Amino acid sequence: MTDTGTTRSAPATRTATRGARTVRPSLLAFAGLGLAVLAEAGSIGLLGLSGWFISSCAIAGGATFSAFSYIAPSGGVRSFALLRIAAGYGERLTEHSVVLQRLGALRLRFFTDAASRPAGRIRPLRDGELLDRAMSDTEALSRTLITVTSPIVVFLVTGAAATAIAVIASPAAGVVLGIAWAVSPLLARARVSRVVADSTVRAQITGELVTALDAWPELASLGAADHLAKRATVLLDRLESRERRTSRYDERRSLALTLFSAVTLAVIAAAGALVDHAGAANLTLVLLLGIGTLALPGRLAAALDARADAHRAEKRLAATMGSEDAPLPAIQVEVGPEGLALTGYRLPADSLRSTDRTISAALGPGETLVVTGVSGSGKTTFLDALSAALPGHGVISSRIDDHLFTGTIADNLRLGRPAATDDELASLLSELLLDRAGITLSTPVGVGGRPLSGGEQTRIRLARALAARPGVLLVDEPTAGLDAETSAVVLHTLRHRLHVDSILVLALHTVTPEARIALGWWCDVITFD
Ligand SMILES: Nc1ncnc2c1ncn2[C@@H]1O[C@H](COP(=O)(O)OP(=O)(O)OP(=O)(O)O)[C@@H](O)[C@H]1O
Repeated sequence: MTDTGTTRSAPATRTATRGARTVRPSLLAFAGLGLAVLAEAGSIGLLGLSGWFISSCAIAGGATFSAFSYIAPSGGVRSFALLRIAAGYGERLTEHSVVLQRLGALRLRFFTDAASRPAGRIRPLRDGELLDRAMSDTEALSRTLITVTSPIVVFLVTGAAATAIAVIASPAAGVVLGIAWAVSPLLARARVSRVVADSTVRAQITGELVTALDAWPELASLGAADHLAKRATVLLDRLESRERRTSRYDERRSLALTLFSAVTLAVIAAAGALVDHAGAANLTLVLLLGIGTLALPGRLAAALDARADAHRAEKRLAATMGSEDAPLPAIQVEVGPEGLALTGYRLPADSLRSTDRTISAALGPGETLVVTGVSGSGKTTFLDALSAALPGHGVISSRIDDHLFTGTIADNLRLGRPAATDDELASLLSELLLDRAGITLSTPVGVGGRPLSGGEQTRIRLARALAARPGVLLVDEPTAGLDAETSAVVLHTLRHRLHVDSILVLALHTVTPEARIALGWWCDVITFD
């Protein structure tokens, strides 16, 4: 083998061998592209010319629709050609518009359902992978009219009509066709459950492979790359054997359907000739109807596969939509002119607490509450419970969440308050020391907040919450990942940019003296552990 490239280390990536000669991959690629363009040009030419021919014949022959006869069938051919073109076009228009509407409705329902839940309690909205899956499931479900219902209805109606015509033309042959048509779904159905089971396992293996790829850099840094590579190889082997099985199922199914059709057509011919003594014209008609009808089970099988997929998508979507976290602990909230009274919040006995504790707090206008404690002591859950309970009391509260969107910093901040002025937003950036990092209102934000650092993203989310001027602001670990100086400035800004009557509730791992100074010494502190 000749290495025609410049780097000797990876010739296989640059050359491909065909027989004794070595062909440059770039040349092969060019040849492939050229052939693809020619093939497409051929199909377009064929489609354009034949479509034009058939349509013009069909339109020109419109006047002879009624002149159909077996002897001079051109009127019928034209009618069917015109019917096929017009109905096919109309079918695509109507079915696709139904699918689009259904997709819109399903996605709207999904997001409306999510919006009606307590903030942050629907998992798919916090988990990109689940959201992606939910979106593709809604798409699969919205398409069932095209992938499932339409082929099934076509199978039933055209199969029944063709059988009826066949019975009129040649009763015994027609009955044979009818029986074959009626039992054909069994052949189509037989493989559905196996294929579905197969595709479920395939999805699991693919998921594991994706996880292995995600974990690669981390495990490589731990020296476990070889182990992971072995595991990935096993998974790839399993995937390959599944793929082979699936294609074997497909081959067997088409073979079974072809044999079934061939045998049925032979029996139809025999029944027509021997029992009905049908003439050549009728026998030909019944056989042609048989060929058309017996092509339907293949489409039915694809529809049944699609139906099984749609059922799984529906179940998964229901599970995704219902996949809330465990119910939140109860908390009694009373809101009045004298502020917020929180009572009855129970911290259960566990490894951190030898007995139950019930937390209560009274927060006057403008006061700050800090909940603190070791990891796992329940700070985040307390904020979640409070955040879920507050809206029921007409309190405008803001719970800092993880989401930044593509656009500019200003776009993200104005999600908090669309009417906020540039000056107001710019001063928030500078008070949170974001201007020092060169961040301005026009700085672009990429997907998931990239390329901003974690600390910058947190401060932008804080700025957005402050811009919204909430009556109660709930913040979980606002200083995580920030240096001591920035932490103090952030806490000070949080307290002092909030309205003087607004209540601030924070969860902090540790309450340092600097944090107390920044928040005001009089803030309430509850330790959870
Ligand atoms: N009041 C509660 N009742 C029942 N379970 C609770 C309660 N509070 C916390 N938990 C449970 O304890 C676990 C830890 O809680 P949580 O995540 O709120 O702790 P945390 O202090 O915020 O931890 P970290 O600082 O590591 O984020 C969770 O599984 C949570 O469901």
